[in-house]
Amino acid sequence: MSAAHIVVTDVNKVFATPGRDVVALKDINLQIPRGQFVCLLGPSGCGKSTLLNAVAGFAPPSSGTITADGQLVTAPGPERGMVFQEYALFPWMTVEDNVAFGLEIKGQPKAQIRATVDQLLKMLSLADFRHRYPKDLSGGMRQRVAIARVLALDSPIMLMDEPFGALDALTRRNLQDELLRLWAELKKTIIFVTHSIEEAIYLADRIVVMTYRPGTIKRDLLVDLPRLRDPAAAEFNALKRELGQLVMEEQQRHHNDELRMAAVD
Ligand SMILES: Nc1ncnc2c1ncn2[C@@H]1O[C@H](COP(=O)(O)OP(=O)(O)OP(=O)(O)O)[C@@H](O)[C@H]1O
Repeated sequence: MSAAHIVVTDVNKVFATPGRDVVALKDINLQIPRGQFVCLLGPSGCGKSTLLNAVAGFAPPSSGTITADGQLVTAPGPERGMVFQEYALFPWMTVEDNVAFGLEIKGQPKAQIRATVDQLLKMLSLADFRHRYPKDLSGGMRQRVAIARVLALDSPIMLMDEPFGALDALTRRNLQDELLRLWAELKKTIIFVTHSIEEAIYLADRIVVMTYRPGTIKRDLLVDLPRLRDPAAAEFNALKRELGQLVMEEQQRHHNDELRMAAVD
């Protein structure tokens, strides 16, 4: 068994679409150690979500294998919690019921559920909002509930697909800091999808930059800056420039592809 927590081996994913096959992932190999915070970075369409969904077990690869905790991934599993950009909360349930939901499905005793929910609501500054419904919360609050709900299941792996993409800058920074605090405390392995270079540098131990069609790994680098990171610091900006160049090349390829497609239409 590999020592890595998540192992992606020779993964390819092809979507058959009318007129042409889209190679969303090509020859992806990744070994993610336990507790590492990895950001998948790249412009729209480079396969970040496809890779995350494959690790989540929602959409298996066309070829290749993925293991998590040493087990072959063939379907979603309790060791992999997923947080989406759209909060995916149950609108008819209160905050506390949303957080408790997964534990009730697991059949945990009521007192134990209550204790876990209380602890998580406190941890995520939601205790005063426990009886509210999602529609009565701000976007940032809703995303806190979504994170609390995944943490309730105590999955060692958290998969996050642009979770803060819809939030304003200040709320986003607050939640990034909150996530870093939780990660340091709970020692989860995190794969976090973003197209924000700054977000990736602010959060990650490691940034995997992907290419646009076919989705391959363009650069895989470790971010060796102390936390909490200062986006105004020289090292931060040097890395931002370097990654900006890489992402821009892929954005350009995306743009050229769109122009080509428009010409065909
Ligand atoms: N179900 C599907 N059918 C056909 N093509 C798909 C499907 N899902 C994704 N694709 C294509 O696969 C490629 C990768 O898509 P994916 O959503 O993984 O990219 P992404 O990097 O996550 O982009 P975004 O940030 O826009 O979500 C894109 O070119 C996309 O059009």
